[in-house]
Amino acid sequence: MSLRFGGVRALTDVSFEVRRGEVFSIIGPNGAGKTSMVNCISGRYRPTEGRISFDGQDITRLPPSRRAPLGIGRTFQNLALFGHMTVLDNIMVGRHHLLKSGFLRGMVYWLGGAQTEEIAHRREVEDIIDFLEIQHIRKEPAGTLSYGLRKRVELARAIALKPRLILLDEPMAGMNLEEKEDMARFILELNQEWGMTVLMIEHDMGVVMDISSRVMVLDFGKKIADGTPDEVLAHPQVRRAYLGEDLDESVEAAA
Ligand SMILES: Nc1ncnc2c1ncn2[C@@H]1O[C@H](COP(=O)(O)OP(=O)(O)OP(=O)(O)O)[C@@H](O)[C@H]1O
Repeated sequence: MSLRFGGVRALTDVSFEVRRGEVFSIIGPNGAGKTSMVNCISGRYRPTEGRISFDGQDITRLPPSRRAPLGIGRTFQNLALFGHMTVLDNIMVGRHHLLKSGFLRGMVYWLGGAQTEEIAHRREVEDIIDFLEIQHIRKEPAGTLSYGLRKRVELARAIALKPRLILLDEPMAGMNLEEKEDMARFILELNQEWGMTVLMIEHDMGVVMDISSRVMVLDFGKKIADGTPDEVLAHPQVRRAYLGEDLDESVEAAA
């Protein structure tokens, strides 16, 4: 696909495929087009040219609200939580559209289906809270939490939608080493145990190379390489155009 903003070519003829069950990362320098690509996939931007399909269905023209129910979830580079609401309520917001019972039906059937549904709903939210180890902050307003914890709550809200494909925009940004290790572990578990396909943008090369099945490299809106972490690391254009000497240092530092 290609994406232009007036005279700015954010993406030019980029073609790639994310396979079911993999952790696929997009890397590249600032302004390379990574977030634009994720915005095209989530439906926030519409490509100027090209096509996006998900699970065999052409979704290029679908609005974001119709992509989420298909199973595409996302987190944002800049956090998008409701700061005054508790952690629990922020996660419940994520689940809301999954509830089948509307308000009136809920009133009528409160002692029947809706209540059973609500109980199952709460149980699933509790599973997510346990999984992300945020039990101790469930009643705290999200706005009072550390940055690392807010990132974790945002992930909780995104997975509460039960996506089959989750788009993570810089999930480790602004985190300390311990928080990054925790986040990497959560992403791997989401992928391996919860069966979610992950598409991630991340600047931390150590983490990217460690947990990705495949990596695509963008530079000035064009794809310059894709492949396994080893293939990408060995690619001369990647080394030259993007990573330079820092590559060895950051990968060694992460090892
Ligand atoms: N809404 C927009 N309007 C105009 N130009 C935009 C818009 N969004 C992105 N761009 C431009 O498109 C290009 C790619 O930006 P994008 O944010 O996708 O890069 P990125 O690789 O995600 O960068 P970073 O690592 O800094 O987040 C940049 O030149 C950017 O200025």
